[in-house]
Amino acid sequence: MGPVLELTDVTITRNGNTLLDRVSWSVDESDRWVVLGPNGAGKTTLLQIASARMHPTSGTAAILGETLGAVDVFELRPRIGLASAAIADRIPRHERVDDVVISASYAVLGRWRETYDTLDHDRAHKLLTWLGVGDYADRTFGTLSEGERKRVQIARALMTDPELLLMDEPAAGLDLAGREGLVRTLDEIANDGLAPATVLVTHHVEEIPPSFTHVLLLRNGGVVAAGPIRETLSSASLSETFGMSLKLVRSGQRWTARASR
Ligand SMILES: Nc1ncnc2c1ncn2[C@@H]1O[C@H](COP(=O)(O)OP(=O)(O)OP(=O)(O)O)[C@@H](O)[C@H]1O
Repeated sequence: MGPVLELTDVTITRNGNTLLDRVSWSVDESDRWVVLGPNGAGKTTLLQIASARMHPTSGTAAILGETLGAVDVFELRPRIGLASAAIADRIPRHERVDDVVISASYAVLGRWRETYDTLDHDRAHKLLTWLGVGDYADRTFGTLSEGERKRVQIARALMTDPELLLMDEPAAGLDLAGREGLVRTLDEIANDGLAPATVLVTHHVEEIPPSFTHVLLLRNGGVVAAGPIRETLSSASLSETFGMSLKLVRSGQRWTARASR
């Protein structure tokens, strides 16, 4: 199999704004990518393309070997796991947690009258347990804390056994312990031999799980740098990305950054 995701000169324009500017990017099956960039850099737009929810204005995007524009996106989408605030906002608050996860099989939000078999139920419970929220399966989504909801969303994203897992700021809004717990969980997922190619969007280098392999730095819709983390992520590239002088420090397997003057 070739790359899981292959963007070539992808440009997106909306209302005269360039959201993505000739982005070329290739993600292989064994890759674990972090996409870093400031507010408005185009990160969410990039995930919209990668999840077959938006088409390039120009350029080409191939996802799981299928080219956008020449494939039925409704067949492609179940092969891609996506956890994002936009999806979370659409989850009914009265929905049972296990239904939030299991309904991903039908790519629906809000369980209605679909029927699921025992295997589906077992998988949903296994995923919730793996994500550390197995005890909340019978609760409603609205009663969970922000951190617990993030974990449920990731379980939902994994429900269809996707070939590509996309997560848009999964640690946003979490307290320190919640963030650290989630980073550990994301690291476990990334290390799992059966895990799909993964892309994690974040604003913060502190949220990069140790085993993530590659980084894409995005600013104003354009790629500042992309490649293996150790070669690509530096004080210089991070400063250019965020438009301020930053000092990046690697301690152990984690990263921190702060203004350097
Ligand atoms: N329909 C639209 N028309 C015009 N501009 C848009 C449209 N949709 C998004 N934008 C702009 O495109 C830019 C990129 O948005 P995007 O949500 O991809 O950024 P982001 O990197 O995810 O930002 P954040 O970190 O704040 O979530 C933003 O400046 C946004 O205002």
